[in-house]
Amino acid sequence: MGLLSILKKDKAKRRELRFLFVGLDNAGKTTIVKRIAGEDLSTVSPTLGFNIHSLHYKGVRLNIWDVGGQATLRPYWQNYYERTDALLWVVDSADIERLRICKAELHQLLQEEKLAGLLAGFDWVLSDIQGRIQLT
Ligand SMILES: Nc1nc2c(ncn2[C@@H]2O[C@H](COP(=O)(O)OP(=O)(O)OP(=O)(O)O)[C@@H](O)[C@H]2O)c(=O)[nH]1
Ligand SMILES: [Mg+2]
Repeated sequence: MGLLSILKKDKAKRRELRFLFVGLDNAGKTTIVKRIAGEDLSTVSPTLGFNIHSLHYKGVRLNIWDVGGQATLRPYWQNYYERTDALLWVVDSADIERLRICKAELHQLLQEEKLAGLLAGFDWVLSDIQGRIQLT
């Protein structure tokens, strides 16, 4: 069952859902969100604050929040947790050197009380690159 189906079942009367994309800088968050929104991918650049995309899918208005992942911006992630229905943690599977940092940041995020009971998803990107982490 897809994330949206689970959320729709859980919040049957809701017509509006808020998704939050987080993860380290350069992970591919903006690329994924722009692809979902059908936007041009040639203009992707590091996110210095946040971008919001609103789109309709199967009768639901999806508000997708894409926040910057640079180290200086990570302390601000907590400002986006409230009223979020689903959190998507994006991992660059070719960035093996920063996997430890990625794990530490994810652990810290999962301690957040504001995220208790929230649905979380993971997305591994840059899977087209050689030397990436292999998922079995
Ligand atoms: N080869 C390859 N490159 C990708 C893929 N996804 C994203 N990129 C590239 O990776 C770089 C970073 O992508 P972004 O989408 O800006 O990453 P981000 O997570 O939004 O980064 P911040 O905004 O800094 O947090 C860009 O140059 C993208 O073109 C992918 O699946 N494969
Ligand atoms: Mg970005």
